[in-house]
Amino acid sequence: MELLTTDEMARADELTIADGTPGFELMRAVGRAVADAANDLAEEGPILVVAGRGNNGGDGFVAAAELAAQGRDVSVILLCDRATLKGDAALAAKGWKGEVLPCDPSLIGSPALIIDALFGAGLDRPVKGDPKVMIDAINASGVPVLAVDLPSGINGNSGAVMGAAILATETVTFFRPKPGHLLLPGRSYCGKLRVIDIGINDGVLSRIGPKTAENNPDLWQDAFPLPRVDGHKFTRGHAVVLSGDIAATGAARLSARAALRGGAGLVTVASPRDALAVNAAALTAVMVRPIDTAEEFAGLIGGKVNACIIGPGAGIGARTAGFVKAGLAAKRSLVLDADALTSFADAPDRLFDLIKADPEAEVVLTPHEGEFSRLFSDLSEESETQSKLDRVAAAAKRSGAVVLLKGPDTVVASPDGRAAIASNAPPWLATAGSGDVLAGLIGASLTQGVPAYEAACIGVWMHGEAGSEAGPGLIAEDLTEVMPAVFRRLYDRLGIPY
Ligand SMILES: NC(=O)C1=CN([C@@H]2O[C@H](COP(=O)(O)OP(=O)(O)OC[C@H]3O[C@@H](n4cnc5c(N)ncnc54)[C@H](OP(=O)(O)O)[C@@H]3O)[C@@H](O)[C@H]2O)[C@@H](O)CC1
Ligand SMILES: [K+]
Repeated sequence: MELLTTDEMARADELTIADGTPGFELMRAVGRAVADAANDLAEEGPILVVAGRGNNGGDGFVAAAELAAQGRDVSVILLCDRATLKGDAALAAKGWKGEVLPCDPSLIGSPALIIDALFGAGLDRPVKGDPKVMIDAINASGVPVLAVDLPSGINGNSGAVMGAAILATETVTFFRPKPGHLLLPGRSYCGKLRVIDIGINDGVLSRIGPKTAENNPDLWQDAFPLPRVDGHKFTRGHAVVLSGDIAATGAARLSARAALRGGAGLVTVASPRDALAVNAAALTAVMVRPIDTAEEFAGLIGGKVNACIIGPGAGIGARTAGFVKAGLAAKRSLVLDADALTSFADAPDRLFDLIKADPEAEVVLTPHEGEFSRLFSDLSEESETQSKLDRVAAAAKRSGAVVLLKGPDTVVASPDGRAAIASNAPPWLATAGSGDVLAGLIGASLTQGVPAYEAACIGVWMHGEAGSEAGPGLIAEDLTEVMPAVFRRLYDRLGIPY
C-alpha cells in the first residue's frame, strides 16, 4: 500500500474536492468511521471527544454528533474558543448540539473511551502549554484512546514525537497511511491502525505519484522470483559469500545458508585457506573454495556467478575493500554489509564513486545505524531534523546504491526516489547473526536476477516473516530453517499453488 505524506494527503483531498466531492462530505465520512470504531472499542459507557482548532477537531465534532444521535453519552472538550473555529471545522461544530467544555484536564473524568481529535496532519510545531498538559493528562488517565488520523503530537511524515504525544489504543486514518504511522516512534503510539475508505478515488494516486510504500508483497510480487518448472539450479543463479578468517567464519555461513534457503540455485563460500577446513566441515549443500586474495576472488566470480555477499565477518580494512572493488569491477550484483561498509569509513566517496561509475550496478548497502553513520555522518540518527525516511533516501541518492537501514522500521530506498518501510519485524528479530541472514536473503533474490530495490524489499519482508514464524527465543540459525514455512505463507497469500 502506498504511503502519503501530509502534503500528498492534502493533495488527495484537494483533487477529490475538485472532482466534485465537497470537503465536508469527506469530514462526515471520517466522523462516521470514527464513531463506528469508537462503538467497537467501547460498547457502552461515556465517551469524551477532545477536539483541536483544525479539521482534525472537525472530525471529532462529527463523530461526537453521530455517537450522540445513536444514544451514546458524549461530551466534548475544545482546545480553543468555539467562535474561532473556521471552515469545515466550524460547520462540524455547528452540528454538535451539546455543551462544549474548556481545555481543563480535571474535566477528563473517567469515560469508557477518549477520542483524540486534537491534532492530525496539520501539526507543524512542538506541542507546549495547554495542549501538552491535556495530552499528558489523557495518557495518565489510563482510559483507552481512539486517535483520529494520527495520535496527536506525532508527526505524520517522520513519526517523531513533537514535544508530547497521545499513546493511542487504536488509530483510524483514511485512504492511505502516512510514513509516520509506520516509522518509530510513531508506530508504537498508534496502537492498532485502521485505514478507512472515505470515498477518495484511487485514481488520484496517479496524479500525486507517491514514491513511498509499505514493504509487503503488494509492492514487489511482480518481481518475486518464482522457480520455473523447466528451471534448474543454474537458472536460479550462483551466489558467492566471502568468509572472514578462521576466528570469524560463522557470519558468512549464516549468509550462505540464507542465500540457499532464499532461493539461490548454488552458493559458494570464498574462504581463506587457513579457514577452509572449518568452513568445509560446517557446510554441506553450500560449496567452499580457497580464496585468499582479491585476484583469486576476481577469478572465482569471473565465472558463472550472479551475486556476491561481502561483509559478514569479513574483517575491516584493505583486504575487504579489495574484494568489494573486485565485485564491482566484475559487475556482479552485490550485497555490501557490515565490515564491507566499515572498510570504507575513511573515504566513503571512494565507494560511492565506484558504484556510480556503473549506472547499471545492482548494489545494496545494508547498514545498521552505527555503520550508516560511518558512511553518511551528516545523515546520522543524531541529525534530528531529518526523518529516517529522508536520511535513507538521501543516502541512496548520494551513494548510487539501494540503501537499507536496519531497525524495527527498516527503510529501503532507491537512488530513483522510491522507498519502502517495513513493519513486520518482531522485536526478537534483533539477535546476533540476524543481519547476516538478511544479507543472504537479499543475495538470494539478486542471484535470481531481481533488481536491487525489489531484492532488498523482498529480503526485509521475508526476514521479518521468518522472525514471526520462528517466534520468541529465536536465534539466527532458526531464521534460515523456517524459510520453507515463510515461502508457503507467501505462496498462499499470492495464490500460487505448490
Ligand atoms: N486530508 C484529508 O483528506 C482529510 C483531512 N481531514 C482531517 O483534517 C486534518 C488536518 O486538518 P488541519 O489541516 O486543519 O490540521 P489539524 O491537524 O487539525 O491541526 C489544526 C491546527 O492546529 C494548529 N497547530 C499545529 N501544531 C500545533 C501545536 N503544536 N500546538 C498548537 N497548535 C498547533 C495549527 O493551526 P495554527 O495554530 O497554526 O493556526 C493547525 O492548523 C487531518 O488530520 C484529518 O483529521 C478530514 O476531515 C477530511 C479528509
Ligand atoms: K488526532
